Amino acid sequence: MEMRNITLRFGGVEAIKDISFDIREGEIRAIIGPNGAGKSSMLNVISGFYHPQEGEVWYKGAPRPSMKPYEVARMGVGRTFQNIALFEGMTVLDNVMTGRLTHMKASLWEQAIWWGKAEREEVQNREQVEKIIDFLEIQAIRKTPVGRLPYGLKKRVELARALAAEPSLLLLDEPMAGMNVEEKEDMSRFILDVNDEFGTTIALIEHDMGVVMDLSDRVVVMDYGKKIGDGTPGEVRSNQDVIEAYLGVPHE
Ligand SMILES: Nc1ncnc2c1ncn2[C@@H]1O[C@H](COP(=O)(O)OP(=O)(O)OP(=O)(O)O)[C@@H](O)[C@H]1O
Repeated sequence: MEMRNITLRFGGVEAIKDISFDIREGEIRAIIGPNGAGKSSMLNVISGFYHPQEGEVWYKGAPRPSMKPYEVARMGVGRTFQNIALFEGMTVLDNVMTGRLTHMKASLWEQAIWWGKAEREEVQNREQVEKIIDFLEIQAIRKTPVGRLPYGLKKRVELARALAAEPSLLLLDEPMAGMNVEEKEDMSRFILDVNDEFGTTIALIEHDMGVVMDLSDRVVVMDYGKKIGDGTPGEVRSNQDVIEAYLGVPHE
């Protein structure tokens, strides 16, 4: 995926100013920056929630036309949200099953009489969902209503639901926000494992610098809507603009 000269405005506010960067297949790419830098806006451009006034999003070698978020999802771009967006009254299993919706093709009629394609789809969906539940180690809570889970586990269920759609590019909006150290370590491990095991390309927004540097192959740094750094964690750490604008002091 490639962002080419993206500019996004909200009225008079320029949230993103002429930013270009790419996300390579198979990598973990982080977008970091201080509050209000434009990170969430950028994630929303990638996932089709916002449409930039200028610039193009290239996906799989071609410019992507203006699309609705569900169309972007069907093209294999999955996401999680900063504020957890799960169905609190439903079980973990049912929540993860909703992630399969983009894969359902049987007609309502076929589903209603549980016949042919509908039955085959349901079996396939179940298998995929069970695989992900095992992978993320949430078997023990599969029948628990999500509303009863602690925050860290809810975040993991949200990851499971996004993975259920089998995205080729997964966008994570602050996956570690609000977590304690142990939960952060768990989440980091799962993100690395997902990338490794399923080959999923991952782009994430994160505030916690330590986590990002350990996790990512490459990092984009934003500040006031501009891109001020782009490279490996090592390169970004030693970039003077980044040090001044974001880190404040050298990290070494
Ligand atoms: N829907 C919107 N309407 C108007 N202005 C917006 C909207 N979304 C974002 N902005 C503005 O765009 C700028 C960038 O915001 P954005 O949320 O993308 O930054 P961020 O880096 O994700 O910040 P944070 O880390 O606090 O989530 C801010 O000035 C914000 O007020």
